[in-house]
Amino acid sequence: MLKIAFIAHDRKKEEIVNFVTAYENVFMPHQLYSTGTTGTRIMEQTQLKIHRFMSGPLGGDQQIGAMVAENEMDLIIFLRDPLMAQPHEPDIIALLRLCDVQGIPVATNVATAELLVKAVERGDFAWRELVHKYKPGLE
Ligand SMILES: O=C(CO)COP(=O)(O)O
Repeated sequence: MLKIAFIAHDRKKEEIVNFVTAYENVFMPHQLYSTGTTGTRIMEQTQLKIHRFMSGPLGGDQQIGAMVAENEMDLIIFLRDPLMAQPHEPDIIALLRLCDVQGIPVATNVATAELLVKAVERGDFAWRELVHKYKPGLE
């Protein structure tokens, strides 16, 4: 079971809901996380159970970043709005930086997200189960 996070800015919410709905069966067996509003929107439209953190501007990106820092998150789909400034831009940059620190795959547009989902479907990330299993100091 992988730990997967969904995040989308407001003008990308519809896109992420449609995307996750299309691949609902792929995401179903995994442990899912999201920022507040994104998770609510996805759960309204699907049968998926998602652990929702705070809304992005209130710290949700940072909460997901904390999991990344601990190497706890396996994959992130983060549909950013490239055409609108966000009040919590520093948090967004920090999350993406931590993904690079840990080498965590993060898709910032649907084309990349699609490739990552295919990889999940094929079991390409199955080795990540070992990270969770043998992580020192965490259950
Ligand atoms: O702002 C966000 C990510 O930076 C997303 O937050 P919401 O899912 O709460 O809208």
